[in-house]
Amino acid sequence: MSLTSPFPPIADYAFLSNCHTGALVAPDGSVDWLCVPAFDSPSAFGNLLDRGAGSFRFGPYGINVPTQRSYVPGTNVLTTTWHTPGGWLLVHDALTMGPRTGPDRITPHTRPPADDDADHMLVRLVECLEGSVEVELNCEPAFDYGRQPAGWSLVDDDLHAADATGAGQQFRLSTNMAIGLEGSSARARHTLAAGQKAYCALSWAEEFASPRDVDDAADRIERTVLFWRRWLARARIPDHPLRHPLERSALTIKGLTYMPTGATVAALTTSLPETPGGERNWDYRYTWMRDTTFTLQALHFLNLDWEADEFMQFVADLEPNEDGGLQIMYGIDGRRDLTESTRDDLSGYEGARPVRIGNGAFNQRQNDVYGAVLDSLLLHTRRNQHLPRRLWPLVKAQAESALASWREPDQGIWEARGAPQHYVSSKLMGWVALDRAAKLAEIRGDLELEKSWSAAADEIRADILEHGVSERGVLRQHYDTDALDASTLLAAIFGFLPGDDERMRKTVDAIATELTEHGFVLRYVTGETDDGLSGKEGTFLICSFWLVSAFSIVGEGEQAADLLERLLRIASPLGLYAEEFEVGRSRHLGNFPQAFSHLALIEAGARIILADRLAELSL
Ligand SMILES: OC[C@H]1O[C@H](O[C@H]2O[C@H](CO)[C@@H](O)[C@H](O)[C@H]2O)[C@H](O)[C@@H](O)[C@@H]1O
Repeated sequence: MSLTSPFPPIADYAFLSNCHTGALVAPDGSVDWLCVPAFDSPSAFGNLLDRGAGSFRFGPYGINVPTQRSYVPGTNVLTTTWHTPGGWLLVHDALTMGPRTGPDRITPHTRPPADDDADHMLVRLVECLEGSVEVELNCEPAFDYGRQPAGWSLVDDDLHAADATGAGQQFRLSTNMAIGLEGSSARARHTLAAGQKAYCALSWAEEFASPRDVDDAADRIERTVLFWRRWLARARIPDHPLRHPLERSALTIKGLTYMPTGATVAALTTSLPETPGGERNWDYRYTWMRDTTFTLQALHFLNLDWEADEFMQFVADLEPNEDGGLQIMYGIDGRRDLTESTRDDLSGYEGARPVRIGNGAFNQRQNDVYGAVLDSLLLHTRRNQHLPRRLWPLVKAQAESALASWREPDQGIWEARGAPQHYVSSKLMGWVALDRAAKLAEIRGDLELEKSWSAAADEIRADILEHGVSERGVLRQHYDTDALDASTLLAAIFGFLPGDDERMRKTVDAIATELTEHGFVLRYVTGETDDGLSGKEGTFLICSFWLVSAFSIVGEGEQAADLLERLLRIASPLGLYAEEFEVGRSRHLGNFPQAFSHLALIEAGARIILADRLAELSL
């Protein structure tokens, strides 16, 4: 925590998940962000956005800086070690997984349901390792984004269980320590001697199934450790120095996946600022077609294909627009209306306002969306060597939407809130849409469609090469500007231009030299590009990872490896990434953790590993 700000740096938070919702734990042991029961529910612990909007601390009394924090290897379970004047303490925090009790998932015709599902519970277990340590619990929920302080009552006059209610929600806190209720908080203090343990559990399940005792709490954490390890064991991650960051990224994006539908949220949070103290604050707790399909592509690299099944069915089941096309984003349950509002009663993270709930981009036109979905469908089909019949209508609908839209201007991949433009990256994703659709038609044996979609892809390609390349031979941001845009790196990543094409090489070179700050990539130059917003943003992490991939594709292996190494060095202490990185102050900005950054890390890492393997073979 800085001397001037009561808010911990964004990158100092630890991320917990139960694949329904997630929590952020500050270094001092305070849960500062938790929305229940789902990622997009109102927060009950919202200290992240206002220091009075709810927190839940569990840790040593009077000490706020831990000795070490790490994840239990291969999991999203956090371990914190504390050294206090009296002794050593170890804390485990987990959003626990338990046996499946609820109904089957929303898309039951896919793979068999996993054994475990969310317990809807936060379990915190502390063990005194040496000496004796006084432990403190302070649970102070404030429901509905801080608007409604909790009302507490003991359960059956038992000092070990209390219920908190407010705004139609209810928590049950249970612990082996004696609870005292003080206003809107439940508190406890207890001194542990070496070898002794204490726990607390906060449940929001429909039927509270609190741990019976400390051993039961420990078992739940152990079960959660196994859940994550079993999941990760299905990945194929080569033995390589990049293995650890790849695993952390895979665990993070799995942790951002909503288990009932397979949809991912773009990030856990809303309104962590992209410009410190500024207005670039967005709610990312929704499912963007682009973000989720890019995520699935990254998981393909790690052999985690089956993750795609549920999401494809989720997409196939979505209610289309009036014109038959998809919205660019939906709620994690498939709902269409994500109307944006602001919460002016919240201070915002370090005063960055407004705090937004909902996202006004939901009804924007962004023509890249069809390419993202179809590329993912093709990858999935090739891996499974089969295109499920039920997904063919989805292919046709996406291809038709791409055909109908590619000539139109749009808001682009960056969702600019200014005038629509003919963005090159939108057009090239239109090419991806028709190119992939043609290949899918071929697999299905529909040669007529294959021919007409291929011809359309050729037409889009010709249009981009005629209007989307500047005089110096570089891909431009949109047809009416020579400004650079990092999203044109997608031309290399999606194979629109091969790595040895002069235009691709020049584009990569121009972005690397003119659109970077100390080597990290800006998505565009704010000011030069009117995105309808004020303030300068940081370098965009997905774009920096894209540059790693693009360097690798155009044969600049050394530059790729150097940049990736630098990107790995700026990861948070727990290996996580927000959306942006401010080079000058060396800090993460924007929502956290952000799927975009992690999925692009996986893709970049996978390319570097492949290049290393090929180099070994040719030695
Ligand atoms: O820059 C303005 C826009 O910023 C957000 O969009 C960004 O996040 C999305 C989710 O990760 C991503 O899909 C998009 O490419 C990014 O530009 C915000 O959600 C928008 O409302 C806002 O207009």
